[in-house]
Amino acid sequence: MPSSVMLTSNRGGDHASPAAVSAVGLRKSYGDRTVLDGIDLHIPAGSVFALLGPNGAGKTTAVKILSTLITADGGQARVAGHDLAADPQAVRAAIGVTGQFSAVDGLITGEENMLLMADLHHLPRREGRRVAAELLERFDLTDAAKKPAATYSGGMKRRLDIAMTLVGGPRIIFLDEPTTGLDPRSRHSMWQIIRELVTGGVTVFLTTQYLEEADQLADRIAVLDGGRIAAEGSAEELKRLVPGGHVRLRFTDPAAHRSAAAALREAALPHARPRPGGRTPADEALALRIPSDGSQRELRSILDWLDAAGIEADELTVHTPDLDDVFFALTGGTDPQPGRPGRPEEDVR
Ligand SMILES: Nc1ncnc2c1ncn2[C@@H]1O[C@H](COP(=O)(O)OP(=O)(O)OP(=O)(O)O)[C@@H](O)[C@H]1O
Repeated sequence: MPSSVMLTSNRGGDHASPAAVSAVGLRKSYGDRTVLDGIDLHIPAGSVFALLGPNGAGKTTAVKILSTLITADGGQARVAGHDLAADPQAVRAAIGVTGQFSAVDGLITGEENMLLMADLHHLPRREGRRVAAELLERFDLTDAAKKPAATYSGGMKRRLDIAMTLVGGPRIIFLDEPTTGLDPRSRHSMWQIIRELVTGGVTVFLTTQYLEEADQLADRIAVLDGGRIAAEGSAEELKRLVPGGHVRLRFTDPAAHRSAAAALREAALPHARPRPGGRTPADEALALRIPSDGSQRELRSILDWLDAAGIEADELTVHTPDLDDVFFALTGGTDPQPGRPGRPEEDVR
């Protein structure tokens, strides 16, 4: 695997289209710890870009630099057509930021939070009320508008946070781990909100540890590791970078499983083993896997071989590599944090 891989994509990866965010050689250190060691980015307007990386990889640092909250030690960046160093005010006027450093004030109501934001953007009073009501409605917060934000659920707070960000009509939105800690229903509703933002022409820069989130939403994904971008491309392109495709055979009869495993060993084909640190569910104990690229030709030859060896599995499924495989391969096998898994219901291999 090359140390850095840049792939091109037809979807959202065209360098000829105007860039919402572009950066060359961004660097940032804290003391002698280099957090960003020369990051290049090109994010076309109207696309969703996901910055993926393990804990402490520098995702939030990148967002803070690009949203002018902190300055880089080196490199250049343009956001919404404005130079970050020369014109940070213009950058601030064009962007919205939500995430780990939420702007929601829990002591006041959702509506008051929105009106405060409208004041900050110098909207006339009537216009501010109109925009606040419209956004509260759009984010399904009208019923809770008069309640203190501290009483909101995690999903409601995130929705309010995004609604507040939209008061100023930003063209680019930075979402730092937008769904961390949300239950599956709230996560899906946040994904829908993000998709609608993009349909409305907004560019979304999101950081996430959820591989499925990047897979679902992003036109392009960059994997940050060791201060550098280890690979960049569409989800499909990244998946093609790593081995992991296989045909999985599952048996219900332990004797059939044993004889199939013996036949596979004789044929020098590796059989199923749990991923390091992984579980082995009951049905996995009677499963075998055969490396395969999933092509018709390979499948035919595997089926021919199974017939010839007299192996009859109860179930045969074809697996292509997923973003988990990419993440593990590119980030030095760093396990996602417990409780923040990529795809918890996925097949454990
Ligand atoms: N103000 C600071 N002073 C010193 N070190 C810092 C500061 N901010 C961040 N760091 C360090 O920089 C590294 C990157 O932090 P950052 O928050 O950007 O990572 P991250 O990829 O967003 O991680 P996470 O997924 O855990 O939020 C970490 O080692 C962190 O401890």
